[in-house]
Amino acid sequence: MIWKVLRGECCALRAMSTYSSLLLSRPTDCVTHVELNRPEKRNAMNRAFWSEMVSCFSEIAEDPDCRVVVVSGAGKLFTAGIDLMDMASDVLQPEGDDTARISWNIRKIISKYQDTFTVIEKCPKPVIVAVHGACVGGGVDLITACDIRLCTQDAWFQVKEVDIGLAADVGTLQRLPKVIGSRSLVNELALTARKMYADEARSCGLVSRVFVDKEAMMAAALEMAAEIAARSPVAVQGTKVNLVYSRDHSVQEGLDYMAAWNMSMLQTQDVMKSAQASMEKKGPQSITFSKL
Ligand SMILES: CCC/C=C/C=C/C(=O)SCCNC(=O)CCNC(=O)[C@H](O)C(C)(C)COP(=O)(O)OP(=O)(O)OC[C@H]1O[C@@H](n2cnc3c(N)ncnc32)[C@H](O)[C@@H]1OP(=O)(O)O
Repeated sequence: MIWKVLRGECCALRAMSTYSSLLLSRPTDCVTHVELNRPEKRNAMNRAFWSEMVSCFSEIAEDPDCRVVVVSGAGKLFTAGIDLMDMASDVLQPEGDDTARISWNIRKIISKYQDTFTVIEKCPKPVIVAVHGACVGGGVDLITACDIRLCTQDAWFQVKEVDIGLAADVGTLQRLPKVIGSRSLVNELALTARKMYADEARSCGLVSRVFVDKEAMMAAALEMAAEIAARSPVAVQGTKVNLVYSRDHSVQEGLDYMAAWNMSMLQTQDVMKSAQASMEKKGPQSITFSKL
């Protein structure tokens, strides 16, 4: 444990890992901030990024001091997508001495890249993503794996992959249709690679709130994270896991999974603590929940 003074408060912090493409911090108690941190390259997703995201979110999933995650981008914009300079060294030069072996290795690379964003969805802690400026290509794959999306008025989103000669293969085509109600709009965005600006992103449901600038957005993201972090981690993490499960299953399958989940989780002391606080008209902030 190390001690650090943040925003005038003294919080106990576990030492956080160091990454070259990401910057981790703990802005408030139980909230981890993950910042895409190659601003001079517009946070383009280089080889380090693709593997560091997996290590970072695996670490967060296991960290009992983290209950909520906020993801944002450093510098001028959120992300320019895959690092086009770095891509050739990995994606475009697979090993293998015949078609089958080359194909096999490409498949492994694509699966590995898919894991980079699937870890966000598999992490039981809710992930709030805050987008400013551009969110291009891999950026859309990333944000569709997050739980809550916010953006600034100057934000724009682009499913850019067709422009660089490929079908998006790390999540956008699978998750975006589940985020946006209109299949026609998803198809239009993915097939034309046109930019979608903040107001349209709000009206189609890609983001839930739009802010005047990055400062206002980050303040709101951290406030929202603190609201969630104050609540029972058993309830919050169970909610995320079941929302993700239900998205991909029938209503009955979701209900069955929920019943199996809560047959153990309902036995938590958090229910009694929360119910008592509610009866006494106290907010969740007044309750001390055990770490999970
Ligand atoms: C199995 C693979 C799965 C993954 C697939 C993912 C696919 C995708 O992500 S497709 C999308 C690829 N991205 C792009 O096509 C965007 C390219 N960049 C831009 O259009 C602009 O940079 C942008 C509009 C985002 C920002 O413009 P701005 O004027 O603010 O900055 P620039 O002067 O253009 O760039 C500043 C430096 O950043 C470098 N850079 C920007 N984007 C990338 C990138 N995608 N890859 C690598 N490097 C990037 C740019 O070269 C500049 O560097 P320097 O010249 O050294 O200053």
